[in-house]
Amino acid sequence: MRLTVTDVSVRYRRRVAVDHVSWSLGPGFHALLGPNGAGKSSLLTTVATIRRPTSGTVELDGLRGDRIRTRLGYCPQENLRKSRFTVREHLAYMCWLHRIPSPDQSGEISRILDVVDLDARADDRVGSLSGGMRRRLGIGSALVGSPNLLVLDEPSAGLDVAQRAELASVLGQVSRDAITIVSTHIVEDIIDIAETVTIMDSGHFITDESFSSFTVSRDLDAVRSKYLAMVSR
Ligand SMILES: Nc1ncnc2c1ncn2[C@@H]1O[C@H](COP(=O)(O)OP(=O)(O)OP(=O)(O)O)[C@@H](O)[C@H]1O
Repeated sequence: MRLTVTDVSVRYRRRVAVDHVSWSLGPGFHALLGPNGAGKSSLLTTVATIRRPTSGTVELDGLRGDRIRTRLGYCPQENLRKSRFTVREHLAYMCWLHRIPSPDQSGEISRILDVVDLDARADDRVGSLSGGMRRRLGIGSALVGSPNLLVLDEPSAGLDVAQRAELASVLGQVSRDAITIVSTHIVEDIIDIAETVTIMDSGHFITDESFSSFTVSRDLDAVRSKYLAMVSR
């Protein structure tokens, strides 16, 4: 299983958000770190086939565009909209989108409710959940059908400290079997679990060969200062 991003650029009129980026990722937890406006969401929406790149290609095991979608789970940066669906109905809808056969749906819904710890709210309307709960439901929605490629854009936004730790544990497990890409600008959220850390700034990947040794050392202060030094160059 491999995601191959080749020479991708994303432009909005004259603004270049992603500038000739290439990436090759296998299963595991991959963090995309960068300050506001670095281009993370522009790149991730392109990987998630929501946006066509201005140039370049995105392939999952040689598949492109629509054919990637059947194997994709995506949690956008924007929180789930409030709706009159119950949590269970929302997940049933996601199962339907993923073409999970009816007899298997209730098992899949129970699994997701357990993973994102929303069992107790399963029959409540999405509109009645707190922002953090809706965020967890959005993450759970991305996990429906156990996708090969999981793209989560700032999933920890709006979660409290305990929920962020829980999210890290969930993503640590999920990423054993899926290419899991998580964007954030918070080093603490990813330092314990990331197998690769890619830093983005002004549309570019910032490469520094010594950075990998920092991630392996899990020395939070060292990684944080290195990150700040890199993006402020
Ligand atoms: N729809 C759009 N139209 C025009 N410019 C855009 C659009 N979306 C993003 N941009 C610009 O592209 C650049 C990258 O934005 P992007 O949202 O991809 O960054 P980001 O790293 O995800 O930022 P954040 O952490 O704040 O979400 C920014 O300069 C932004 O203003």
